[in-house]
Amino acid sequence: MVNITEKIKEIEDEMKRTQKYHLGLLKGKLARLRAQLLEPVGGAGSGGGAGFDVSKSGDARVALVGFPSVGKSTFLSKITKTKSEAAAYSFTTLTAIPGVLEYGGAEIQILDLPGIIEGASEGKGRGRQVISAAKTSDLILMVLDATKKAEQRALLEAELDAVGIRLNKEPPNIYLKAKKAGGMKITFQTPPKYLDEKMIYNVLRDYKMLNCEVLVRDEYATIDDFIDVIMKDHRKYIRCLYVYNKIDSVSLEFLDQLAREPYTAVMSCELDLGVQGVVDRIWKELRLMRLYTKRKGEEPDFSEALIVRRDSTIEDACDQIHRTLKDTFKYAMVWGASARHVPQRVGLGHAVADEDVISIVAK
Ligand SMILES: Nc1nc2c(ncn2[C@@H]2O[C@H](COP(=O)(O)OP(=O)(O)OP(=O)(O)O)[C@@H](O)[C@H]2O)c(=O)[nH]1
Ligand SMILES: [K+]
Ligand SMILES: [Mg+2]
Repeated sequence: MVNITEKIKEIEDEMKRTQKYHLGLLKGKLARLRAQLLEPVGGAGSGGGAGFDVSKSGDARVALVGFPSVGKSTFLSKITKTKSEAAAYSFTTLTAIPGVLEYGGAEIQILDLPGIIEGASEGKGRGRQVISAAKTSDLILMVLDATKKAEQRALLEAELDAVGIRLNKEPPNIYLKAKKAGGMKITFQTPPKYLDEKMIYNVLRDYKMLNCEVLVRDEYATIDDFIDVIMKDHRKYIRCLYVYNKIDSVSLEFLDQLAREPYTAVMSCELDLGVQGVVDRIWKELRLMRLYTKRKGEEPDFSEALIVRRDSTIEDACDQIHRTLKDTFKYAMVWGASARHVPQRVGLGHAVADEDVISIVAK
């Protein structure tokens, strides 16, 4: 383990004094070593890649990631029925503590995690375990202390980036296919701004991918994007909401500035300011919808929601209820934001909206 860490350090040092083509190559090597570092290794004290032993439950999982004492546990205790110990000293939380956030009939698992520090991705503290847990989540809630320096955010992002977590990013629009023969075929759909054939060629050769087809569809793609495509089995694209806590202790001007940053929310758990707003944002960022079902002649059941992904249709809702339901489907009645008039009679292709009430009529 030490060896890989040393190799990573060597490459990072070399990168600081290197030119474009060679830089791409070094980045490729670095990505490979970092993936090795995360491979589970047997034996005591190795750290490995395993997370905490908490099974997933509910409709989605949100991981609270942040430096020590930013207020992660305080937040969990506020929004769920679970009490997670909070205190003024670092590393109060030593393991993963799950809680359930009930949100209009949806159940969201919130995972309170130990604080992480710089070097977490290389195994400092419980960093590796925390990051593994974060990797299993549908949304990372990065909890930040509004009274601390702005660098805290970039430091945490770098730790997550080093283990292949990409925040608020789509997978690069680059096609790569390994072939048995025929050499390398590299094509650009539009003239690239940050890439050229030689850079890609160098990295592919280093990965011993001598026969393959590459099509770069995005003119802004970088060599980092290309490496992400090669390493796609080790990459995870996760949405992230940055939440600045302790706003009770900063100036209004600064607060205003923080609140304007993208993917950002602000709160004070202590004064109970903005907490509900953060909960609403969590729901929004998860990109899910709640549908309530109604039987003919009865009131809809709002205590339990059917959870579907954003952009779902009546067909997706049927599949969620029962896999053979659509075979007997005749039509559906819809009340809510997606209905042109209430109720509207619709077919399987109708796009539903959050909080719609639906009634399925079978043949
Ligand atoms: N001023 C202020 N203090 C807060 C706020 N929220 C939490 N705290 C305090 O911050 C300290 C740390 O809170 P915790 O909830 O233990 O923080 P944590 O992020 O879970 O910490 P670790 O588990 O050690 O990583 C406690 O003393 C809290 O009372 C807030 O909104 N404002
Ligand atoms: K603490
Ligand atoms: Mg804690």
